[in-house]
Order: sequence, then C-alpha cells, then structure tokens
Amino acid sequence: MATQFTIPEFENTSLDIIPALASNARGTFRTHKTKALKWRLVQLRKLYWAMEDYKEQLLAALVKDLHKSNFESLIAEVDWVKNDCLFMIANLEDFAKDEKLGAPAVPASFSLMKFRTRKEPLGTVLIIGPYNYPVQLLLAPLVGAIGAGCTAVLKPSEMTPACAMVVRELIEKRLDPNAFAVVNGGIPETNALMAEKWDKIFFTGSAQVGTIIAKKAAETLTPVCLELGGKNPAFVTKNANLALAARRLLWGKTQNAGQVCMSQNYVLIDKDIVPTFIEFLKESYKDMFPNGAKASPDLARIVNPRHFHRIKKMLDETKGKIVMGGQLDESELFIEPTAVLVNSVDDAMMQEESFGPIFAIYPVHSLDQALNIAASIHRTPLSLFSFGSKAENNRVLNEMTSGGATLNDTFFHGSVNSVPFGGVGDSGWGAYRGKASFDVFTHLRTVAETPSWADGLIRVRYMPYDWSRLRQLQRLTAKKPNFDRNGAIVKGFGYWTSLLLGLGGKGIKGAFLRWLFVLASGYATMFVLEKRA
Ligand SMILES: NC(=O)C1=CN([C@@H]2O[C@H](COP(=O)(O)OP(=O)(O)OC[C@H]3O[C@@H](n4cnc5c(N)ncnc54)[C@H](O)[C@@H]3O)[C@@H](O)[C@H]2O)C=CC1
Ligand SMILES: CC1=C(/C=C/C(C)=C/C=C/C(C)=C/C=C/C=C(C)/C=C/C=C(C)/C=C/C=C(\C)C(=O)O)C(C)(C)CCC1
Repeated sequence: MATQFTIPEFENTSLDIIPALASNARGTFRTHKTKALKWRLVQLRKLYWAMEDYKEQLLAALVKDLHKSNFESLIAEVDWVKNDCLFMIANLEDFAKDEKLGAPAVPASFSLMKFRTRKEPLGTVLIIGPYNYPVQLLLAPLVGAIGAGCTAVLKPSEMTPACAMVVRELIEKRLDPNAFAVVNGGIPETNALMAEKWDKIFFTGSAQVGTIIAKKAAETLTPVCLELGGKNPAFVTKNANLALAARRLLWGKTQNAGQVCMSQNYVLIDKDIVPTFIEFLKESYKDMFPNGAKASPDLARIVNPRHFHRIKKMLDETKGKIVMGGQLDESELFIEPTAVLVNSVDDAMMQEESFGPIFAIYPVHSLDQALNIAASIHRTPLSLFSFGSKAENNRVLNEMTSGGATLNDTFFHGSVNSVPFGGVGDSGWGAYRGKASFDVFTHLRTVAETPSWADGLIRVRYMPYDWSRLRQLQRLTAKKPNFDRNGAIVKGFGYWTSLLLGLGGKGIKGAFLRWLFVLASGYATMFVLEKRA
C-alpha cells in the first residue's frame, strides 16, 4: 500500500511512442488471452485494489485539479469505480455467456441449428476522458472494456493534469502493461491516437470535440460511443413541492460546482410561483453554506481560467437579474452558485451550456409554453427534470425526450453506477454503466450450427430449385397475419378460439390460472351440491 507519495509533474506522452503503444495493445488482443474470463477477472480485481491503494493520491490530485472535496471524490470518483469493478466481477460470467436463441426469434423449424449469441470483445479500444470527473469518466468505461475482454488505451483530460498522472501510474503499475496504456497530452497526442486504427472509440466530452472525433472515426468506419453535453431543462409547476424542488435544484449546481453535464441549465417555472421559489432557493443556500459558499470546504472550483471566463461571460452578457449568488473570484477560480432570473429565451443564460454553478430561471404561463421553449433550445438534451403532479411529470416525459430523466429531483437517474447512462441525438450516441458497459464494448455475434444429418431436411435450398418442395415447406411453415390491409385485427376462427380457450385473456399463464379457477370453482360447487343432496 502506498502511504507516502508525490504527484508527478504533468508530462505529455512522446508522440513517437504512441503508435507503438497502440500496436502493443492490438498485438495483445490478437494473442486471445484477454478473452479468458479468468484474465479479465484478475484485471478487474487488480483495478479494484489499485483504486483502494491509490485512493490518497487520487483524492489529493482531485483537490489539486478541481479543489474537489474528499467527500465528493470518494462517492463519485474512487468508490464509484471500485463499485463498478465489484459489479462487473459479480456479473461477468452471466454477461459473457452465450445466449441461446430460441422462439420467437428462431422459428421451430430452425430449432435444430442451435442458434446462439456469442459475446465477443470488439478488440482494442480508445477511451478519451473529460476533466470534470477525471477519474470516474475515464475508468468506468475501462471497467466495461476489461469486462468485455478488450485491450485499451486511455487518454485522460490534460486539463486535470494531477489526476492524469496518478491514473497513468496506477494503470501502468497495476494492470497488464501489454493490454492497457495511458497517453497523456492534449490535441497533438489525441490526433496521434486518432491516426491509429481502433475497434471502438469511447469519447466523453463536448459536442464540439465529439464531432471532430466522430468525423475522423468515420474515415475508417470506426464505431464510436459519444457521451456529450446538453442544455438540460428543469420544469417546475404549481403542483411541485417548491421547497424541495429548490433544494434539489440547488444541489445539482453545487456538486462539483455544477461542472456536471447532466445538471440543469435552466428552470422553466410557472410565473406565479417564481418569488416563492427564489425565497426557497435562498433558504437552501443558507442551509448548505451557512458561512457563504466561498468559505465552504465542500464546494469545488472551476477547473481553469478558460472555463472561469467562459462562465463569467455568460453572467456578463445576461440581461437577466441575479437573484441568488453572483460572487466571483478569479484568483481562486471561485464562482458562487448563482441563479439568474431571465426574461428572454435568447438570453446567453438560456442558450449557452452552463457546465458550472450558474443557471437561469425563466417564468412561463403554462406547461405547453415550457415544453415549446425547451424543445426550441435543445430538442435532445442529456437530461431533464420535472417537478409537478404525476400527470404533469408524465406529460413532460411523453412530450420531450432526453438521454435520461429524473422526476422530482436532479440527476438521480445518473447517480447510480449500475444503470444505463447515455445521451440521445446530439447529446450522445450509445450508453454505458452496469451491463451496458459490457455491451458497449461487445459484439453480439450470432452463431448457427447445422447438424450434418439434417441435410436432407433442408435440401429445398439447393439448386436446381424444386417448386413442389418449396410449396410443401410453405404449407408446413408459412404464417398467416391476423390483420387486414387497413391494419385492423381480423377476428376470425383463430381469434375466437384463442379467446374462448384463454377465457377472455391473452397470455398462456393467465389462461392457465383462469382455467384453474374455473375448474376449482366447478369442483367446489359440485362438492357443496353433493353434500346437500
Ligand atoms: N455525457 C457525459 O457523460 C459528459 C459530457 N461532458 C461534456 O464535456 C464537456 C466538458 O468537458 P471537456 O473536458 O471540456 O471536454 P472537451 O471536449 O474539451 O475534451 C474532452 C477530451 O477531448 C480532448 N480534446 C479536446 N480538444 C480536442 C481536439 N480538438 N481534438 C481531439 N481531442 C480533443 C481533450 O484532451 C479531452 O481529453 C461539456 O460540454 C460537458 O457537457 C462532460 C462530462 C460528462
Ligand atoms: C443507505 C440507506 C438508505 C438509502 C439512502 C440513500 C438512497 C442515499 C442516497 C444518497 C445520495 C443520492 C447521495 C448522492 C450521491 C451523489 C453522487 C453519487 C454523485 C454522482 C455524480 C456523478 C455520477 C457525476 C457524473 C457526471 C457525469 C456523467 C456528467 O458530467 O455528466 C435508506 C433506504 C434511506 C435507509 C436504509 C439505509
């Protein structure tokens, strides 16, 4: 166990060795050793213990890079990845085993061919991470890649240099160096990596860079999983528990100082409840930061001056009114959790991705108006949050899509490490976490196996074609639709028979239970009548 440590100065990986690192990982995949479940499990166990043994370095690096509190670093970075390892280890055998393909996918007439789905590792993958959760968002995909049996090269964000260096050491020292490598650097290093051939690229970051990655990957038809940002709306109606909505929405902007791509960008709220909502926000602020946000040991800082100025610019440009927070200190890269009451959809606070502790409040007349505004700002955001009645929340879910959604809270859907997480449309392609992390690096390969003795049965396929055999086969296997050309169900003989036999229901299990009930009632009646007689 490492107790004494120093975090090395950030060092770019030499451009010259990048092709060799990629080729080494590719070569190792070709040895097939990563396909053995035993090997994968050992790597996952090693990663688990590396996270534990490097915990102090990781926590210190997260303080250095983001001023992230140990509390948040443990829950959302170190323990998160450890839990990912444990989940994958516990379920790997189940995820990786062949799946038998039977009815209804495989018709009974083909059941001899032993159809199955084999789970194959895609190969050698590239994982590119962002700065906001520099440990979790780089290593959680790696857990999926290891589980799937892939080899991988990782590219941490250069904007969190201390984390990048600790992660590099942790991977290089603890995992199989022939299978996994870390490349540190920025655009030149990423470009050098993109010049290599990968079997999948897993990218988390901005839509702008995601587009560059997807374009480059398209040149070699390399599949990509993109985890991107979004302008996420929150809807608050008169039927919401307003105090709770305010507290939970504020929480969404205090975690990692709002540098969370799934937190709300703006709140669309019924105009009549805006003053009360603002009062509740201020109350929650006081509860969370009794001595002010700047004095809080819990609040992270903005990652660097560039992002500080990006967020500041939104506050400089807004025509709205700051109703909570508003304090900034560049020397500390501090931005106070800030709410801005705006009166135009075109306001910078509505149109730019916040990715920081600031958000807009926009009063609306109705849920109709709110839904129209949200769709006009970003039709496919990464998340949405709805605080209203059950019917209103259902309406929001039904009428507006998003990568994930939480009702009556902020990003709870993204706070559990084993449920699928991903965007939709331009907020992301593909999902990971839990089983989805295994699937995203896995090829589902359908395999059939035709017994030699069955050749006579399937001879109809051979030339010269024999129409009489085909007609015979059709008589035996052809299925008839139970609908007409207008799309209506045809209530023919089959329909009435199955309705009768199923005692008015559809499923076999239900029909069985209903028949059991009928027979038992009949038997009980006969028993009573016999007793009376
Ligand atoms: N959907 C999700 O899970 C998440 C999405 N995000 C999104 O990521 C963004 C913030 O993260 P950043 O680290 O600033 O993202 P970014 O897109 O600037 O950087 C991500 C990665 O791409 C690399 N990169 C940057 N410019 C590049 C270029 N021109 N060519 C090739 N590679 C390049 C960086 O070195 C880094 O490793 C926000 O838009 C946020 O919404 C962030 C975290 C999670
Ligand atoms: C334990 C018992 C109970 C249950 C207690 C519960 C459910 C506690 C819940 C606590 C929560 C929700 C803590 C919050 C944790 C925050 C986390 C994990 C934040 C994660 C951040 C992430 C994943 C950020 C990712 C960023 C991304 C992807 C991005 O930028 O987009 C009972 C049931 C109450 C009683 C028994 C005991």
